[in-house]
Amino acid sequence: MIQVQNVNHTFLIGKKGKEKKVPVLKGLTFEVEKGEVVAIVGKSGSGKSTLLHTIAGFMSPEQGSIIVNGQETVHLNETERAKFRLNNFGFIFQNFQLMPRLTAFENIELPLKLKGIAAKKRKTSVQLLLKKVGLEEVADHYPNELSGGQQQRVSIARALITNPPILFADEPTGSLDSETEQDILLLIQDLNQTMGVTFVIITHDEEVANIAHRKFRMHDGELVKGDTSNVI
Ligand SMILES: Nc1ncnc2c1ncn2[C@@H]1O[C@H](COP(=O)(O)OP(=O)(O)OP(=O)(O)O)[C@@H](O)[C@H]1O
Repeated sequence: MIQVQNVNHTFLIGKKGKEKKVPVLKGLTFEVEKGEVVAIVGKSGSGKSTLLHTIAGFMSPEQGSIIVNGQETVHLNETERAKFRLNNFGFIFQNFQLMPRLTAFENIELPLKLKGIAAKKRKTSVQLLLKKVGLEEVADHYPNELSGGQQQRVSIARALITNPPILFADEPTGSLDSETEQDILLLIQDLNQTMGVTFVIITHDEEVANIAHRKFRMHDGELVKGDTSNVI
């Protein structure tokens, strides 16, 4: 489903004329299968976010190939990449990134509105997903009227409402207490098993990584060999 082949990226850091080259991704090669939960783990600064940004098409790597669903993505232009993202990827972030002036229902509905889906169809889809993530009771609440765990459920539902085959989660439980973290991890596993969504989770939290079928450990821009383990 995702094939990353020999991906390299170097950032130029510092003042113009005195820039320093900092290699951040060094010859990364790995695959993610359809229906897998994969965790990319590693210390702060190891290159996890940069890797996610390249796979998700927010930036192009200097070298290498990234094939998603059979489509080479690194040479797409900005507009093509945005369209590709819309059709293939959903995103969950540590700080939820919900629209504060929209209710839970409206936050989840928004991507469908942007896609021009009719109101009746939107309502049916949102209600189904609200039920799936256990938020029916709080559909009319605004984000500041929801707990952290509920907010993350809204953001997961919003990410899934357009049925993307791949969901990227960047430290999805980073703002949550450990009990709520467990709830969200169970939800991710359930969505993977019942809806077949492929998850790529970026985390430095081993508890989170332990729900993955395979872990890829990054160190200093490289994948540590021999450290992909089948947990489930
Ligand atoms: N836009 C950028 N310009 C220059 N350097 C960058 C840029 N983005 C990241 N870096 C550098 O690349 C390296 C890897 O950063 P990255 O954010 O990918 O690591 P990370 O593993 O995700 O860290 P964290 O867990 O703290 O988010 C760091 O040294 C960082 O300073």
